[in-house]
Amino acid sequence: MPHDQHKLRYPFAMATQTHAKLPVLDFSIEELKPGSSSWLSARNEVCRVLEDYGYFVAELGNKVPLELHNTMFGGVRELFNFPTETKMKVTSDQIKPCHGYTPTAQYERMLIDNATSTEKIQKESANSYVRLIAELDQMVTRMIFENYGVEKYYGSHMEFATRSLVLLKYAEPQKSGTSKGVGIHTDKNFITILHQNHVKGLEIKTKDDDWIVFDPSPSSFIVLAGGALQVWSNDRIESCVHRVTLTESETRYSLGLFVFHDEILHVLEELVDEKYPLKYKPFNNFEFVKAQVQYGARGDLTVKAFCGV
Ligand SMILES: O=C(O)CCC(=O)C(=O)O
Ligand SMILES: [Fe+2]
Repeated sequence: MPHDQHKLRYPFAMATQTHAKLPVLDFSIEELKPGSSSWLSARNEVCRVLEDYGYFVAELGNKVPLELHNTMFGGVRELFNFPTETKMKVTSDQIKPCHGYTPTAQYERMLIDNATSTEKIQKESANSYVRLIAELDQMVTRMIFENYGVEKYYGSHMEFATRSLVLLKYAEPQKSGTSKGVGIHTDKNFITILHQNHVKGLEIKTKDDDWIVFDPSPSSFIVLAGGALQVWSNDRIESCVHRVTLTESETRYSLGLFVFHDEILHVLEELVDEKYPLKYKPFNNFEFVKAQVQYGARGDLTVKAFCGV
């Protein structure tokens, strides 16, 4: 790989008009190991873009073999082709609200605790796929902890990270009768990592109130900050506002990981100072999800409204 491709690309030089506005960080390099010089510059960049934008595109390059991408998206297509009664067997549990199969008029959604229960996706592919995204989550989270000088808490924090695989199918608007997919919201978890097929739809709200369309590619993942990360960082990083709008005449599939924090989060005293006085009471991630469900059609429940001091 030529040397210039080893650098973090920001903004992505080859990007299209819409994509040019999305910060793209290069996670494809093999030497991106804790302590290396590429790690240290990536670490700064990750936190800078998360603070400035609340999201970024992670380019994984050859770390996502096209075959793995195709197996996953092919498997997801087959999974959604099962009869509704079968899909309904993927159930939600009381502790982790919104998990299981939850179809709406606009889309079908499955949130699965354990990726191996997706019978139709080859088990091995699903495992290596989830491992790949989980590694990206670990890298990004470790970089965040190191950047704010609280790496001593990284290990114990990760013990309580729970990752759910999300699978989404949006029918083409001509069939469903609507171009509206998931409405405007922020994610309630710590970090979301999404990967999608070639059909556009994900729109990210910028701090200037513009909407940018994510232009997908098989090797690019989008990393979004959720409400739990906003609380953890005491507002240094704000959760990313996004929605899905369908404009293409094809079925859209989106996959990814929602990383939740399964323990009460307290803002670390190291992250409270004059510039960032304590902003949040202790936070329970799954209670926040439940509160959003109860809030329902009133819109997006913010962490400020849920547990702001
Ligand atoms: O379909 C997508 O890519 C995004 C879905 C989403 O934002 C969500 O499920 O929270
Ligand atoms: Fe979302």
